[in-house]
Amino acid sequence: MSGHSTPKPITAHRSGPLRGTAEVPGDKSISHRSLILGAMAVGETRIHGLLEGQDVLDTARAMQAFGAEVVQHAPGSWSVHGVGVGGFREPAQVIDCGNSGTGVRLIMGAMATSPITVTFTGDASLCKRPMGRVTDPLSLFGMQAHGRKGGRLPMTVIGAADPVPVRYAVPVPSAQVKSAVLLAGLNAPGETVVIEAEPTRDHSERMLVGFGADLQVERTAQGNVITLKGQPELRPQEVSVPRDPSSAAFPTCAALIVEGSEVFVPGVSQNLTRNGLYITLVEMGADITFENPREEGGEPVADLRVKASSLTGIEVPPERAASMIDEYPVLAVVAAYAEGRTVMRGVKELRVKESDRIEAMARGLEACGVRIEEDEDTLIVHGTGGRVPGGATVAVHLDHRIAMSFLVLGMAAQKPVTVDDGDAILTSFPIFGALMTSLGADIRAAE
Ligand SMILES: O=C(O)C1=C[C@@H](OP(=O)(O)O)[C@@H](O)[C@H](O)C1
Ligand SMILES: C=C(OP(=O)(O)O)C(=O)O
Repeated sequence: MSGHSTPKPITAHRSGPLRGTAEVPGDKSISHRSLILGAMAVGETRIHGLLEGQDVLDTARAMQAFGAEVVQHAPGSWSVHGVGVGGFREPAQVIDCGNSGTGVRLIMGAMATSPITVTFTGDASLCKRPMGRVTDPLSLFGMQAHGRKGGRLPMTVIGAADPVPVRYAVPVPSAQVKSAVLLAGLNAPGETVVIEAEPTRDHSERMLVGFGADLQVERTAQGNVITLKGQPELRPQEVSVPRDPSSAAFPTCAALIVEGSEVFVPGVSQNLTRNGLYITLVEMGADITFENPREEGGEPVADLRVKASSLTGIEVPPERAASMIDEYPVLAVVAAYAEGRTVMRGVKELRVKESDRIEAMARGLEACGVRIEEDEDTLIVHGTGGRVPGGATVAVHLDHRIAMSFLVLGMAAQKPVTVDDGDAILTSFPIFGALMTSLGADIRAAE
């Protein structure tokens, strides 16, 4: 839901060794998709381990407004009684996607080829983010969008009454754009084709196949060519949502920088479209062992044993960016504790997330006594070799990952670090505070 009441500042104090097991909640990307695909299937989808963060709860409420029956049976255990592809009813109210880019962009795709009119809005962060990247390809299906200047929310979308299939090369590496086009293609006759030059997270493709869609992925010199046959009847599924590797990044990185720590992080995705951070950390010298590799909820996972480590800065290969796009803020924190420079290039997408994450990390790190360099597409962090001064209050800009990153930084800094809005964390990782405290982190409401 849009906006939250008075911001609650939280302070992280220098913490003792972190010890124990970090069971992080369900994957946010897969949680959104299981609700949306569940709503587009015929019959009852069961979801286990759904992330109950505000972003996903907003998508659940939206699916209900489109006519699906969405019920929580127990914590994490949900059912969605779907209305079938093309069966969405016109919501009577504005659809408020809160803070969630994934929510609004995927739902726009899902309704774009149904003859209904929908007005979307979100919080102050989401209303600044570009929607043209989805409305451009969706208009090729026959959809119309009328938003604020620059293609911003609030925006009214008129779904195509007579959709045509589309062939679209995604111009930015974005799983949200790819997914919006695929979801729209579900209710268009014939074949919709999406071409992505750089591979991005592939949960939509995997899950569409799981729900019974006819979808093929061909790997070519131009990139992945994804072909979807329109107007299938989607079969309801039993979905087990694996844990979120983007959430697992926080206890993992905290354990690496807090002296004497040893933390066990079970069930971390090893999906090649999501595991870039973990590869990068190992390259920096992180002591992480990957135990018990297996499949969970259709995703390759492993249990991570993470020990505090002396780290060295590296150049992160730009082609790895998509597989760790949400992890750059916390990587920048780890880099601040490493020896030498960590260079992150090819990261301009960070400027259009919940905040401008290059700007937010740069200003926050400087305030905490860390030297950085930045340009439009780059962030360079000069490591301190383990001694980060801290002692600042950092602006979160309604961005959960900025909030969690600076709390992790504060756990090992010389002086406490405060983030000005702890509630931002509720969008993706509502148990962050309780979980980190259980491992021994000293984080509390600011005085
Ligand atoms: O498809 C998804 O579930 C997501 C895609 C990514 O966004 P982009 O598509 O904008 O890169 C990512 O940052 C976001 O947290 C989740
Ligand atoms: C970018 C993110 O999410 P979204 O785009 O869904 O708001 C994120 O969770 O880091």
